[in-house]
Amino acid sequence: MTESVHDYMTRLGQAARQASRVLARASTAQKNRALHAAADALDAARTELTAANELDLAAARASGLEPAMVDRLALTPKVIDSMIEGLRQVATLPDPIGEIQGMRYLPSGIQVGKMRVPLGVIGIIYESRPNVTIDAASLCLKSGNATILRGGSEAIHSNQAIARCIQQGLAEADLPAAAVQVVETTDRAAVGELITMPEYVDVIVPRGGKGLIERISRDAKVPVIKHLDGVCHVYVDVAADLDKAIRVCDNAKTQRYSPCNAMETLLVHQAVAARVLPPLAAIYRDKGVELRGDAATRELLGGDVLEASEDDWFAEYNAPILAIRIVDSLEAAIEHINHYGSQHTDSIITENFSDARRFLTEVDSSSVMVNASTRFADGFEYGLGAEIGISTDKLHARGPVGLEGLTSEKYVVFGDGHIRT
Ligand SMILES: NC(=O)C1=CN([C@@H]2O[C@H](COP(=O)(O)OP(=O)(O)OC[C@H]3O[C@@H](n4cnc5c(N)ncnc54)[C@H](OP(=O)(O)O)[C@@H]3O)[C@@H](O)[C@H]2O)C=CC1
Ligand SMILES: N[C@@H](CCC(=O)OP(=O)(O)O)C(=O)O
Repeated sequence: MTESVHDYMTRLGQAARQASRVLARASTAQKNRALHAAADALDAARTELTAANELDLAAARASGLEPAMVDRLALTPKVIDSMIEGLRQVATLPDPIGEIQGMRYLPSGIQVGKMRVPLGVIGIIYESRPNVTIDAASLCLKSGNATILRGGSEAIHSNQAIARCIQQGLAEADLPAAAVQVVETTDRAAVGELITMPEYVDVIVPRGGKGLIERISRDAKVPVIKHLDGVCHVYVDVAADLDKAIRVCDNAKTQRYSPCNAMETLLVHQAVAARVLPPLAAIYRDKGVELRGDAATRELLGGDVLEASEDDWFAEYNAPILAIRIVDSLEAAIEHINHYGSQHTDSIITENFSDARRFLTEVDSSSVMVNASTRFADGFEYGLGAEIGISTDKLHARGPVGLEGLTSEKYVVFGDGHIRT
């Protein structure tokens, strides 16, 4: 790159701002055409996508990236299929833009309602998982937003190959190329620029861990919707159905280890611990999950359970490791979650209505669940069609963010020469 990172990002920002105006007035049919054409382009570019991904995978393995992270990086035929399907699926979702709701006559004679509109330009910073490039691009496009995508540096070649397919889709629908731009440098200075251009960028969506969020919170001059880490809990209550507890706790930990909605800490009421923990531990041991527990858990489960430190209660492992704590009450479980958790997703297993209600009311997380696996915290599973990620912020959007979370509303007023008196 010959120009400075500052000049490069300014150029991207200016182009995105201009493209956002075209996208905001693009028809639903035009946006859907772009999505289907991008899906066709991905289908036709499988060899090129795999070759680009091989470059990323080889570099990742050579640098000693953890297997779970390499797994996330891989563009297998199945992942490519799901990206194609994802694009086509977003095309089938209702277009939220332009919908006017609540239109009513007021005593003055004017009509007032609210129209759904795009946010404008959205900057997204996310992990080295190339399929997120498609999720983010498709949702932003359908919601009429221009987007600047800064994926993880390990995925740079894959993301650029995907970007070329998106560009083909945009061109076929006669939409501007700058509607979706993938940052072509891995220099983190580009992130610094992206988050300090309020004249060109309306919102930043950071998906990542603590280091990223610390930087964004410190430096951003653009509004942020944080998609933070998931220190998710399942609490097995005194009134739990133990079959349900075992099913849910197994799924929440082992269905997939890396997602932010996987359980990291299991809390168990002391009255049921002796009945639920041994069969659960057998399942975890069988699947190779490392267990770390408090003293009571270690006494109950035996020697291979490592001693959990204070850091373990705060940990997001994204790996086959589970922290376990035995608590003496529902209050203690709620207190633990609110203290050590990350306000992402937490679940209680109970047949007691009052305990469930207290848990839902008092646990301060973006999703609170009863008798369900934390792995359900997902836009698709919640019926949003797809998701950009899971917001751990409280303002604008909380929990899985779909199309509507990428929009805003403005008042529309109809008069017929009305004047205020
Ligand atoms: N809530 C949600 O929806 C989701 C949350 N996550 C969370 O993401 C984390 C896992 O992903 P991981 O890849 O480790 O996340 P990281 O935070 O390490 O990286 C995510 C992105 O942020 C960039 N980044 C990280 N630190 C900085 C910094 N200081 N300055 C500028 N850019 C930075 C990375 O760039 P670079 O490549 O240069 O390192 C990458 O593009 C987990 O905590 C997981 O829970 C993941 C997915 C969804
Ligand atoms: N909501 C998504 C998880 C999103 C997520 O955490 O992604 P990642 O951490 O990159 O695996 C799902 O349930 O599959």
